[in-house]
Amino acid sequence: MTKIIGLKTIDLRFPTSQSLDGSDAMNPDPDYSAAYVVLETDTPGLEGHGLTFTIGRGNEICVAAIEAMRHLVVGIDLATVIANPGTFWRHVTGDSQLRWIGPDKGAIHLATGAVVNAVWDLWAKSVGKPVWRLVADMTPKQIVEAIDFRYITDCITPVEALALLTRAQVGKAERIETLEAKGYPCYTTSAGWLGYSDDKLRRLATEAVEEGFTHLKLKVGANLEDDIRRVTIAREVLGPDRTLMIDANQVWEVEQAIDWVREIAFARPWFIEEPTSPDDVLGHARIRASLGSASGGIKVATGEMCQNRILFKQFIMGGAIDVVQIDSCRLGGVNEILAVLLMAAKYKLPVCPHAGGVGLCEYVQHLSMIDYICFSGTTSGRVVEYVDHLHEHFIEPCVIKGGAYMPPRLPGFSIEMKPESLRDYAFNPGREDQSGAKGHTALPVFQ
Ligand SMILES: C[C@H](O)[C@@H](O)[C@@H](O)[C@H](O)C(=O)O
Ligand SMILES: [Mg+2]
Repeated sequence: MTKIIGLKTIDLRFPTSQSLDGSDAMNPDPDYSAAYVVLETDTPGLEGHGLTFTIGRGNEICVAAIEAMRHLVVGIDLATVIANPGTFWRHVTGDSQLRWIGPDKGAIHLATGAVVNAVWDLWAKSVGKPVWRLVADMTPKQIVEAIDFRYITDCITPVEALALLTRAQVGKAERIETLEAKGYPCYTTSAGWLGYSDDKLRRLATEAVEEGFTHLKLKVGANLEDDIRRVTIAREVLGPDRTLMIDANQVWEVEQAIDWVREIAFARPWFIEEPTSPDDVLGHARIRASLGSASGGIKVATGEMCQNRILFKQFIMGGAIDVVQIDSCRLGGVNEILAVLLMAAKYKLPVCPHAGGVGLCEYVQHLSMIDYICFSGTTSGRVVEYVDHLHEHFIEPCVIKGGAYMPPRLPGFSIEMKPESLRDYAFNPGREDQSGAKGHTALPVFQ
């Protein structure tokens, strides 16, 4: 049986800031980057690939954190992981010295996302299935065994989880058929980056509607006048019946968020995403209450920077959010994501994953399909993010048809990049477009 015998890392950087792709009110010039990991095995031709996403400077810290986890995976038999996936996750997150620089947060947890997902990629490839299908074919008991319930048993216990997942089995075969035929609905953010001109916004939004998208997300939060103009354009292009979402990327104070969103409420956004600090559970609860989210008002969404299942537990049980936005590698990989899907299913909250970046679309399509097949049982009120950047670097790029992700076919997690991309975008500080030399330009607040 297969043994993991080596770990390789690559610091990958794509110069997306040159075209302001990915720009928002907090992040004006992201260079989409990935700390990439390859797990080598003693089975010829079999490797596990994974990555964690960053926006440039600091990617090297995630690479170093992955390297620091080497002793936790090299030497392990894949059969041991497959037999005890939850125990494996506790093992990789439980090294007490490494845990000190988390726990379950920061660069070490981003690294965990890359490594754990690489192991799932390896597992799925070893059985010849895409990850979504691997999990879809698991029994409820096997799914429960993949989850580390530490710190969430006051939300849901393994016994309750087993009952929930067993109930959710009803109609599973039909759901797989529906997915194969129609895919999983998605929305686009490609038109809505903050650095794009009004003309570009109008053109890309029009194209998105023509391609069949019914949901579009727009970046807001830097300047109110600009926002009023931009949401007006977006609403015009969308017409009265399509859905608009807005995303402030954490720039506001709590009261400011409430006031600002009220000023642009005329465009009828479905939700406001990341209105304030991603750690501020009470703040989100206050915004949610003030916007009347529970009674037909604007909903509150967050999660792309929600660092672990324990913080998600606060948001979910504390009535602080309406929409759960998991991120495939901000959380500690598939195992921890399953824990969040479970809590969201118990509280009947929709999960609408964060994607875009580099590789996040490729990852999250699997996760929403797993959610639909095994947890929530529905796609109603749920859309996965889609962003049209950098897919050409992947061996199996995601496929969108009529505003939906089509199920991946190849074995693995769809995250393996082409060898030439791994070669051409490896970080070289001497290369001008990758050097990040422009640096952080904002003035310190005390000036
Ligand atoms: C810097 C990034 O592009 C973010 O703007 C992006 O992840 C965003 O928050 C999103 O929701 O897609
Ligand atoms: Mg966002």
